Amino acid sequence: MEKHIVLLPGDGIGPEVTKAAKNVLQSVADRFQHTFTFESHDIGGVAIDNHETPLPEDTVEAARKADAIFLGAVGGPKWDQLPGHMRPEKGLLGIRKQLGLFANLRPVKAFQQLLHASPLKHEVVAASDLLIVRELTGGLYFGEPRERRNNGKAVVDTLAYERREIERIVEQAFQSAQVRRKQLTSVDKANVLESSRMWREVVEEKKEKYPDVRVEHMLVDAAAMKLVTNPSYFDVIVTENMFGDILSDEASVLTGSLGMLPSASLNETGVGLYEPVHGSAPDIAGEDKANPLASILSVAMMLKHSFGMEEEAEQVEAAVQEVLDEGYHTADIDLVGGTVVSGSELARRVVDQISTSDTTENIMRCYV
Ligand SMILES: NC(=O)C1=CN([C@@H]2O[C@H](COP(=O)(O)OP(=O)(O)OC[C@H]3O[C@@H](n4cnc5c(N)ncnc54)[C@H](O)[C@@H]3O)[C@@H](O)[C@H]2O)C=CC1
Ligand SMILES: CC(C)CC(=O)C(=O)O
Ligand SMILES: [Mg+2]
Repeated sequence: MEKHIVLLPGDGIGPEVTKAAKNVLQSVADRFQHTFTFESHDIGGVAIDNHETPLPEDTVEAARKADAIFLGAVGGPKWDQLPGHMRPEKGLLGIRKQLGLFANLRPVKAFQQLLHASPLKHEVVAASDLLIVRELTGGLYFGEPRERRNNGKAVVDTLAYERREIERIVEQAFQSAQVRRKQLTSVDKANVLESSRMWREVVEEKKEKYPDVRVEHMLVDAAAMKLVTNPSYFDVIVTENMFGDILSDEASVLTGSLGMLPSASLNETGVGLYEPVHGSAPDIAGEDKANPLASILSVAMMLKHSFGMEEEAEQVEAAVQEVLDEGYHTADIDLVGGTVVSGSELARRVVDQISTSDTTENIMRCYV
């Protein structure tokens, strides 16, 4: 198959993990006789420096034409003092909005080899296997007005949703639950927020269509607690944009590091942007310490969701598992034993594994 992939490396560790993702994609192409072509574009801080905007028009145009998009991360202290509409993060929000990428799938499952890397008890983490379905193009990150008022003495942000925006993400979550353990937890703050009360109404309406899925509602504060005390309770969590952003970073603790969580952002026509859940990690940028596995596992999601390449995706996941089995990990993984290597060294080992391994046995099938 021939596929054209647009790479948006961005800032901080973004370029480092994007390089790892590209190398893995190339090794998959070589191994399975596909042709993947790549084109890189600026987004975020680097785009501000080069084009005076966090989201240049040609970046959006290229992304629209691509078979899939990979994004590293955006942001950093260099651009923190810019006004809101000029910040690097506005580039990421902008591309999500312009491509209609409303469904953000964030699977969370700890690799067996990393169970002791979590600060949570081994037995708490062991059975966890959940998927956060986060609404990505509405809510507080997009609502208007957002402004300072009264000569800077007041401020407003807006949490707004159209009913149809809630309907489509809830549908997506029910469908995800149907191919997993058929349990959906809708997380909201319906005891306080009007938007959450509409969210609950939509979930109640939609559940009639999916009688095989068990549904419950949970308030976000309680969900945050349960996520670290009893994570195996959850199968699929569906929630609005900001709650999903926060809960997924929290959930990364189950896996041993934020550097382990992949994600897919999909639109209604199936176009996908794939990105690690983490940010640009300015504290380690340029030191070759960044864990590339969140990005490499995002590539596995791209192969599966955008290209329908199940076997290739499984090969990538198997390669990650094999490298971890051999004891290699980056410094963010807090494990006694094993061997700490640089990010590029870890990615090289995954690539070698894909190129040489002839088995996809023992794969952790979790990235649905
Ligand atoms: N998708 C994106 O592009 C996102 C961008 N950001 C931006 O990133 C910048 C930094 O934000 P932070 O709050 O520091 O969040 P962050 O996710 O960049 O980093 C949080 C902590 O996790 C560590 N970390 C993150 N990814 C890692 C990896 N792959 N390997 C090893 N360690 C890793 C970092 O070193 C840091 O200690 C900000 O400008 C923020 O706006 C934040 C989140 C998402
Ligand atoms: C940087 C933000 C725009 C978003 C974020 O933290 C995320 O999508 O995880
Ligand atoms: Mg986030």
